[in-house]
Amino acid sequence: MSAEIIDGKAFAKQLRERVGAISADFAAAAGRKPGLAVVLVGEDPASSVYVRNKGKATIGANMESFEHRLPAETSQEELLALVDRLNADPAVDGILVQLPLPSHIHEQTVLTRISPDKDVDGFHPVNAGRLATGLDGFVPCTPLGCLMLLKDRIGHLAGEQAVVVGRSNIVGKPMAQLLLRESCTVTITHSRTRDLFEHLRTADIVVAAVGIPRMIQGEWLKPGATVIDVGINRTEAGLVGDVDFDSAVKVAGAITPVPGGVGPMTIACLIRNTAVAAHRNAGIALDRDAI
Ligand SMILES: Nc1nc(=O)c2c([nH]1)NC[C@@H]1CN(c3ccc(C(=O)N[C@@H](CCC(=O)O)C(=O)O)cc3)C=[N+]21
Repeated sequence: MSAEIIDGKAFAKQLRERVGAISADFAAAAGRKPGLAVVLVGEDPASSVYVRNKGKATIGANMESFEHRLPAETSQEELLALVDRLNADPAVDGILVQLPLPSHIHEQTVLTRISPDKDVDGFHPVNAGRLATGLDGFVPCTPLGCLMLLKDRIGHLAGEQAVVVGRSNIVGKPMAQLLLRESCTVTITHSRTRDLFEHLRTADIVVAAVGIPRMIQGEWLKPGATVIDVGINRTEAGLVGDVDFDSAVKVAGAITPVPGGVGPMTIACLIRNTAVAAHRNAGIALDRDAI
């Protein structure tokens, strides 16, 4: 038996098309396109690729893309001043400051400076708090994309046993909050968890976001489990996830590949969040369930 391969790339394309249609309607009503500003500090080659792909997806979805590439020596004050200008710019609905930032810049200070209403990454503590307390806010793009894939595959998530591997503010913690909101029974595990396989053995849903290449073995999984692999690890063997795909595909019921799984969903959710921000900022109603 072999698992169904969840086609995140195809799902993301459909989502980007829906967002593109919504953006076109927005432009007709508001007299301007939704705008996303992406800020990149320094020259990290992997980051440059993401920023370019985000720019392409933005334009492809009838949105305005504002790219700010700053030198690695940019001071924290200069970066904060740019964030202030973007916060005040009415053409900018969403702001993304690409992480990681150079080590002389304090990330949390910068992320907290972004207006929560333009925080399409969902990294501002106000949006993390909204998610944790069940209020409306921006949800981080990667876990939101994972949830969309899970709902598409499983439908009703209530009562499912979900194990999240990883506890980052960007993926693990918000993923656990989203699954809890769907009434899953959620276990958060991480790189220091003892006997991880004991937790995975009963998991209907596994979300792997621990950043360790091919850590999760197929033999640890419950037969038929749905496995979402968030890992993007560049190794000598190429791009691999946090799940050992070859062994997992024999046991899981469904699994996301790397590449072509969660990654494209992250970008699609970013432009989705930007469309939501634009409507909110312009005071135009949007049926959020439509996207
Ligand atoms: N403020 C901020 N927000 C982010 O969302 C953010 C960030 N910083 N810093 C970097 C990470 C990484 N990230 C990815 C997005 C898409 C793919 C993606 O589309 N990956 C393709 C493969 C691309 C390739 O081949 O390298 C795939 O999985 O199919 C990967 C990684 C967003 N990030």
